Amino acid sequence: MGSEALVHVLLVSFPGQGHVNPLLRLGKRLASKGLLVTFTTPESIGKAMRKASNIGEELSPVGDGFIRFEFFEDGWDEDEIRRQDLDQYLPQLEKVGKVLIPEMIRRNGEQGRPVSCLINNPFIPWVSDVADSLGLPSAMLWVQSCACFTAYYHYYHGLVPFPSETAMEIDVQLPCMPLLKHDETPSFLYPTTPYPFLRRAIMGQYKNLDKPFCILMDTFQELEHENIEYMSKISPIKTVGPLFKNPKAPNAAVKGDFMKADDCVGWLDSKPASSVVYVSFGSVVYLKQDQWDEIAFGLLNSGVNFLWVMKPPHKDSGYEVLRLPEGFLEKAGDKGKVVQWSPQEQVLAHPSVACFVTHCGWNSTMEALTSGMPVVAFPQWGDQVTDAKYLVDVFKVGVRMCRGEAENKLITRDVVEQCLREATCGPKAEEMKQNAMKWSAAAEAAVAEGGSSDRNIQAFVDEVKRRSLEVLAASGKSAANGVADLTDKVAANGVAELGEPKVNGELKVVS
Ligand SMILES: O=c1c(-c2ccc(O)cc2)coc2cc(O[C@@H]3O[C@H](CO)[C@@H](O)[C@H](O)[C@H]3O)cc(O)c12
Ligand SMILES: O=c1ccn([C@@H]2O[C@H](COP(=O)(O)OP(=O)(O)O)[C@@H](O)[C@H]2O)c(=O)[nH]1
Repeated sequence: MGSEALVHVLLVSFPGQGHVNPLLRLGKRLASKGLLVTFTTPESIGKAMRKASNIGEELSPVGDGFIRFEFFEDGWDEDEIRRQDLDQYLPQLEKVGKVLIPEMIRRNGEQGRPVSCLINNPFIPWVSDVADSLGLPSAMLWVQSCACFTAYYHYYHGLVPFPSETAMEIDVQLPCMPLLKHDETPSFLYPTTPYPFLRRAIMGQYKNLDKPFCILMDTFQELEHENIEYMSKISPIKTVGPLFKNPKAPNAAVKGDFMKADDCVGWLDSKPASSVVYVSFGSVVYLKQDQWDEIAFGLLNSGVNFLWVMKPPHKDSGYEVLRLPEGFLEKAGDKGKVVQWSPQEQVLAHPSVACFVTHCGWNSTMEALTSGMPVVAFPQWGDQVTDAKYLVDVFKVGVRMCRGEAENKLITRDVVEQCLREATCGPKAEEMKQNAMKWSAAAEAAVAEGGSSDRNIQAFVDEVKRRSLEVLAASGKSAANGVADLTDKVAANGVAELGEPKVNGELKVVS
């Protein structure tokens, strides 16, 4: 079947690694079920993605469908430092996106690929407004846990008290959740958070929550059972995780890394089974130099093999460039490897890796659980502190190394060493490994044909197909005319055109 005949969905992503990864994985899953998927995010990130990965102008086959990329200019110069300030960058993205996304949709229609549905991730909730204005359905991919979704929901609607200026240290009881200590609630909600712009970004999504017809989640039924059941009664949520597994197209090469991963697998191959500690704090967390030094000495003193990701900070981020202690690499010798970026999925799946020291970002959390990998939890902020609580106390696959940035406490080398020992040898380590293997099996079953996440994604694909017929029927015309009709609606809704549309080159199928 040619790609023209397929139902076409447009995925619009916020330009962060922890957002692109799950949305792109969703795209591959939808494509594997027979949809044509176009993935878009700002060109500043498109450039990085093209450089780091093998994505280009081509249409890539994935399972029964295809995925392709188109990027849009955010309207700022390449080296504009305001991109680092979300309070400025998010309104800019909204301003240009509300013009360029409808143009992209129109252009695709003209090229024989009318778009039937838009899907976004949080921080760019205006995508649903664009869909509404064009008479198209939209869905949202929530990229954190269902527990955090519940917490933000109750905060937004003022349903339970959260820590406030007058009562900073209160515990929070949310339905179907363990009691959260004040510092286990998503930290963007603390009155003292240094990232109030991230609270505003998330609240912006909640303000628009009634627009998407479906809220997809990168979690699975068996993992957050009660929570999912509770929130399903309130919101149209569908669990489709773990998204990084795609049994129908396990080898789809399309990846969205912003940085080329260093080769780690050869080094891991040379190490004995379950002997390596993998240390990574994701794409946005940066630690301070004194904390970095303590981790370095903790790793050395514990005598474990380690693979440590030390990503360079963005040049405009204002973060100091971290250094390793004098003579560190020499002392570590062949026991240690330090890289700038790792192929994390492969690392977590490698038999030499014993445990994962993680900042507990939700993607890392899902990847660890699905890979059967015990963790040492080193959360800093946002949902990470809640994820850490779940990893340690609910999923029982983790040892806690710290409580979060708000505690402002230096975790000493002795604590690091002790946690590493606990997670790599002895009865606690064994118990955690067994639990992790149990979650891994449950995750595999959820995405296998007929599993809970597979059924949900199939139902979603069927719904998108059904709605695509409705969109066409509403326009009462053929697909191409339907798109012309949509263009009229854009004009009627007062969305201005920004210059000449950039026409993509001919698409060719590669296999
Ligand atoms: O990329 C960003 C930016 C950003 C700033 C400037 C700019 O020009 C572009 C982007 C800001 O906050 C973030 C926050 C994030 O939290 C992470 O978000 C994940 C998904 O919500 C969670 O799972 C993780 O736990 C959490 O650490 C992840 C990110 O990727 C970002
Ligand atoms: O060296 C690294 C570090 C991270 N990641 C990936 O980057 C994403 C980070 O997302 P997460 O939610 O864990 O954290 P964030 O970066 O958003 O804080 C995950 O998919 C990781 O697999 C990676 O591929 N290599």
